[in-house]
Amino acid sequence: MSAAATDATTRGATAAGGGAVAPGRTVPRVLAVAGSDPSGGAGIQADLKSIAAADGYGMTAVTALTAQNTRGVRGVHVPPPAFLVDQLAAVTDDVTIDAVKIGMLGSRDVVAVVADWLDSLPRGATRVRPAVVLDPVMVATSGDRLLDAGGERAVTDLLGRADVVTPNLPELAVLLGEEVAGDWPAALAQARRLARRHDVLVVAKGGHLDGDVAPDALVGPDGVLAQVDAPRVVTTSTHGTGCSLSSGLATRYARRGDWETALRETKAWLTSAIRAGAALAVGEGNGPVDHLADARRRTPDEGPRAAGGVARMLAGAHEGVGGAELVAQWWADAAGVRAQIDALPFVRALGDGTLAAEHFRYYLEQDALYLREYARALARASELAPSRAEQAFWAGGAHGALVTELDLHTTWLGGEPRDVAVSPTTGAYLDHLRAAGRDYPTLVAAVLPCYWIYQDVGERLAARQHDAHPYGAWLATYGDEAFAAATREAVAILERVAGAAGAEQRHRMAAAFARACRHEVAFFDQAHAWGPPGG
Ligand SMILES: Nc1ncnc2c1ncn2[C@@H]1O[C@H](COP(=O)(O)OP(=O)(O)O)[C@@H](O)[C@H]1O
Ligand SMILES: Cc1ncc(COP(=O)(O)OP(=O)(O)O)c(N)n1
Repeated sequence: MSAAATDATTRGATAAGGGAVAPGRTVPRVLAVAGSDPSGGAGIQADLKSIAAADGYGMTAVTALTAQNTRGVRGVHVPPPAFLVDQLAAVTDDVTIDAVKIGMLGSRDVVAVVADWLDSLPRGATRVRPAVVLDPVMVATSGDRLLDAGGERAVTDLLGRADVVTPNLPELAVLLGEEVAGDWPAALAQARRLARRHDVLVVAKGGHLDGDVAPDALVGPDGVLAQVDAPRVVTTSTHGTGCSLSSGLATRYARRGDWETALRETKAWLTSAIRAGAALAVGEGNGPVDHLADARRRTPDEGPRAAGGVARMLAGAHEGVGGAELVAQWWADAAGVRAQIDALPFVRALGDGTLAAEHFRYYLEQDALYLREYARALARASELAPSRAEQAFWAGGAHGALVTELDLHTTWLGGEPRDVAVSPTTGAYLDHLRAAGRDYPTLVAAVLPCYWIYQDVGERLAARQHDAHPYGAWLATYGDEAFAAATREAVAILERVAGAAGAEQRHRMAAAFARACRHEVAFFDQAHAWGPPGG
């Protein structure tokens, strides 16, 4: 068990004092101890991409080499365990490791090396012990064995050395010596039995079940701590989902210091990566997920050539498609972003009323800075608008931001906002809006997510309001029908403009819209990322 988890309640659903990363660091250093998949969808290749997608620094100690592709495993080679000892020592001697993900181990001897190494990791105050996520890989989806029979028994010895274990349903059954769970309640009951037996947190995964929902749950010895549902994606691109989940979880935990938050964020990201997997067109069997789909969407106009190529291809494919259909597609593409926002500690705490007053103040002060400039972006849209109706609409929006919205902030802040510095997050969002102001279609696409996502997230938050809620009056404003009507009108304008745009212009609009969506996530997260420590 890591030092971070030892401090926590119920064996570490939340670590005391924030993330496991050393103070002042924001990029967790994460080591994957796992096997290699040359086709890039699972194993250490998936781990490195997943860690990168979670904004971590990835490292690997290779336990085994496989010859596999999306259709199955052709061979497994386990190098001498002594060389794994050397790899682990080389990294440990030099680098402070914030989190470890353990995946395919291959043989009993390798399991023993990893057990000894975990036992040798620092305990105590001088160097923080890394968080340990164990994905007890036994059999690939293709049915091929990735751990020998002796290793299957030995891997149980690792359970007590991990903070979190992420077995799929067949692995859960093997670890307990029981039948594979046939439904979700049975899976949860088994996860709880495993958690109890080894005093460890278990992530129960519903990937192997049927139904519209793919549920996961964080389960402790006393039962379910949090359930995280996502729509089940109808796809064959699920190669490496278990590897990707566990390394993403380790990385996000290292940053957040809270397993539930880490699981919620990882699940939201993974669902979106699974959805995007088919478009990669890799292999003819079960293809990989697209770990970096969000990053690809985020940088299509300035990113690497390949990313631009994908975006241009998508924009080309949209030629002949109507504006409403195109905008519906952009909104569907933003589903992952919206789920990410719902999962943010700030949004969850605002919803349940536990948000620290200093985090709320930080958010309001940055939002006040943002609104002044957002009003300028809307005024610019008004200036560029081709019709009187659209000119009036954007001018009205600018007025609403400056008067209605800012008055509300002044009331909550107990006076005019203080003269605080623009945070990097707010600054980046405003830079994007200013850059988009060169032409009307791009600007309309860039300003839209602020309306739409705010209204969408707000709808769910408004439903949490009750009389005794400390932020009840604030939540009530999210239910404002006038704002909902303005959002509908803004979306209708976007649809009209997208409908009239050519392929290149559509590409720029899609990029501006997707980028603004990403800025929305960061904006809702910034009080926790940059703000004062919350209570
Ligand atoms: N078709 C799917 N749609 C959405 N999520 C899925 C799908 N298949 C798997 N997942 C998710 O991927 C992760 C890995 O799940 P699972 O397939 O159960 O494990 P493994 O890859 O280890 O066999 C879990 O978060 C699970 O909910
Ligand atoms: C080298 C290697 N490690 C692990 C796996 C298993 O990957 P996982 O994500 O658990 O699931 P599938 O890819 O089997 O769906 C692997 N195949 N290769």
